[in-house]
Amino acid sequence: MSEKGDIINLTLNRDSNTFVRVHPHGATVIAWQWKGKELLFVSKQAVFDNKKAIRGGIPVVFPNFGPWELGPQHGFARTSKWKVEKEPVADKDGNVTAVLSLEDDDITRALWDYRFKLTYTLTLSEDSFGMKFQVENKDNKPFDFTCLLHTYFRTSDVVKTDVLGLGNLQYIDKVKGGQTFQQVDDPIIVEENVDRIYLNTPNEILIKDKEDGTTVKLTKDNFPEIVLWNPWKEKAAAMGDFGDEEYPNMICVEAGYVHKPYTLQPGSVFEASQTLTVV
Ligand SMILES: O=P(O)(O)OC[C@H]1O[C@H](O)[C@H](O)[C@@H](O)[C@@H]1O
Repeated sequence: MSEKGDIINLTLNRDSNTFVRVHPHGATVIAWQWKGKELLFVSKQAVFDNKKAIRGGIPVVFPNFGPWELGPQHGFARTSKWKVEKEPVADKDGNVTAVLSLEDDDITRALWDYRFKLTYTLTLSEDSFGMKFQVENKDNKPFDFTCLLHTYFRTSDVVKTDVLGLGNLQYIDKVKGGQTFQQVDDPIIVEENVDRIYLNTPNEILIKDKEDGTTVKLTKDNFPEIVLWNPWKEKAAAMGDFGDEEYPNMICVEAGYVHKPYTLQPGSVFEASQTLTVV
């Protein structure tokens, strides 16, 4: 257990070298250490004040990806205090599972007037880390939402990192005013400010750090899009909670349901998942 802000983090311990740490502020995963190696990026300038979204790890985006007319960018889930529904428990093979949840309250209803429950199930295995994200409509009317797991992967050097699996796909380029392009190169190597939404993506993407030889496979289900983001030098410098020189050490590969809103009927549950595996 460790403390950042006034909230105690939750730790899923497979052993002393392989663990996941979760901050209840936003249910933000702030560390995934695999055999002593940290695989996620958290900025040295990240703010842990239980108000601001944590810059790095895996923030949960809900009920809106991007600028939102009803509330903060990327919604309120990443800045709400989640409940620990089930403390970490190991099964007979040593795989550890914990469950966090978030339900509507006065603050969320003031922005977005629906009754809902989010359930976030995290499972750490020897070489993989799985996240199951569920949205339950507890209201008597349907609601629309978008959602995404905003994963910040740590890289030795982003220009020596391959992202494989997005070739031949269409993407919306947010840096170029939202125009749609066709991806040609596969692997993609990010060498500038990139902010793209890849459409109809396959359920397996590889992030290959060629400098240190680590490859992480992202597998997903019911998250049709992948957002690829690196702020690069100028945008990094403009962010108060991101170190000026840190942008080569991260790449965001974000699995989401963001291109079109999902409409969830009363009493229904939406479910999507991603698993990160060291291969
Ligand atoms: O600064 P934040 O609100 O955390 O957003 C960080 C980034 O998230 C996503 O990757 C979006 O596509 C970007 O447009 C945005 O800049």
